[in-house]
Amino acid sequence: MDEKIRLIMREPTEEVLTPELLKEYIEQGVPLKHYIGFEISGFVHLGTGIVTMRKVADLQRAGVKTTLFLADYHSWINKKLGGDLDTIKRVALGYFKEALLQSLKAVGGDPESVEVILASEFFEKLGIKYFENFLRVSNRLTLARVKRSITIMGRKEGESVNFGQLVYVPMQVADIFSLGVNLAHGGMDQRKAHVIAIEVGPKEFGYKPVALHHHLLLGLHIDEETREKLLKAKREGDREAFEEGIVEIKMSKSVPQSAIFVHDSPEEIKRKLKRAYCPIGEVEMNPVLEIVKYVVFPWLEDLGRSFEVVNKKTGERKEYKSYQEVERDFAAKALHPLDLKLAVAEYLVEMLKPVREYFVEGPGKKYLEEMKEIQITR
Ligand SMILES: Nc1ncnc2c1ncn2[C@@H]1O[C@H](COP(=O)(O)OP(=O)(O)OP(=O)(O)O)[C@@H](O)[C@H]1O
Ligand SMILES: N[C@@H](Cc1ccc(O)cc1)C(=O)O
Repeated sequence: MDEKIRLIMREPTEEVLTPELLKEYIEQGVPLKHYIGFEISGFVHLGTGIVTMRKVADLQRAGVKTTLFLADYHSWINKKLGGDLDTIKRVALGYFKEALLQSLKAVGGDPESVEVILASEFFEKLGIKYFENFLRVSNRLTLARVKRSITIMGRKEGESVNFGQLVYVPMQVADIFSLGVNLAHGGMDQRKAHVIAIEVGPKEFGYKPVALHHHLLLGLHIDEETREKLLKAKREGDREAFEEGIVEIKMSKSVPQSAIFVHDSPEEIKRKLKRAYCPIGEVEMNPVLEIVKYVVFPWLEDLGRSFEVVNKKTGERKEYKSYQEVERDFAAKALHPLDLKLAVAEYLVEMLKPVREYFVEGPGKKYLEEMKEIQITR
C-alpha cells in the first residue's frame, strides 16, 4: 500500500486532492480508475508526452487502471486544428493516439494496458445520460465560476469567449462522472475543473473523485517579466497569480519554438536547446534544469544510470547521481549552461530515439506527415 501511494505521489505529481481520500480509497480496496484528457491540436511535446506519460506509467506500476481521453469535441469548441471536427477526429485516432502511446512506451509504461477513448464516440454510446450528467454539473455552477474556469482550456480569465467555450467547463467535469473516474489527472492548469468535480461529485454523483496534478514543464523561452511575476507569486504563496502566469510560459504546442516535440530530430533538439533560456547560476524557473529534473533524470534512474556532463573547455567528465547534485553545481557556477545543454541534448536524443524512429521511418510516418500537412494548410 505504501509503495502504491509513493508511486502516485512522487514527482512529477505536484498536488493530490486529497492525499487522505486517496489513502482511504486504497485502504478500503476501492479500485482506482484514472483518466487524463487531451485536446487534439499540434504536436506532442516533452510536457504532454513525457511528463504526463511518466505519471501514467507510475499509476500503471501502482496497479491503477489508466485511460487517455481524446477530447475531440472540446478541441473543436476551442477552435483547434482550424476548428474542423472531421480533421480533429482523424488526427485524434491517428497521430495523437500514436504519439501518446509511443511516449508512454519511452518512459517505461505499457501502451497495451491503457484504454484510449475518443470523446465523441463515448458520448454517442452514453447517449442522453451524458446530457443529464452535463446538466447535473451545470445546475451547480454560477456563470461567474464558469468564466473563472476557462483557464482549463488555455484561455485567460476575462478573455472574450463564445457560449460554446463556456460549455466546455461543465463538459469536462461531466466527463469525469460519465467515465466513472475516481482519479482525475491533469497538469496544474486543470485544477479548476477538478475542484468543481470534488464539490459537485458527492451531491450529484454519489462520490468524490481524487484529483492528481502534475508539474507543468516550462517552455524553452521565458519572458523575464512573466518570470519575475511568477517568482513573486511563488514567494508570496499567491496561488491564483501563479496559476495564471504559469500557463503563459509552460511548454505548449501552441508555441512551437518553446517546445521539444517527441519526434524532433537530433539536430532540432540540439538547436532548440542551444537557444533555450538558461542563465548562468540561476536555478529557479530554469527550463533546461527542469528538463534534467523531470525528463532526463527519472529516465536515467529507471535504467540505473547516472547523468554525465563534459566540460568543453577542460574535457573533464563529471558524473551526477542525483538531480540535487546538478542543481548545486549549477548554482555554484561550477556547471556551465552550454555544457549542461549539450548533455541534456544527448540524453534527449537517446531517450526519444524509438519515438522518432516510429514516426520518421516506421509505421507512424503517415500520421506525422498528415499532421505536418495540416499544420501548413490550416
Ligand atoms: N508543459 C506541460 N508540462 C506538463 N504537462 C502539460 C504541459 N502542457 C500541457 N500539459 C498537460 O497535458 C494535458 C493536455 O494539455 P493540452 O492538450 O492543453 O496541451 P498544450 O500543449 O498545453 O496545448 P495548448 O497550450 O496548445 O493548448 C493537460 O493535462 C495539461 O495539463
Ligand atoms: N482541458 C484539457 C483537455 C481536456 C478536455 C476534456 C477532459 O475531460 C479532460 C481534459 C486541456 O486543455 O488540456
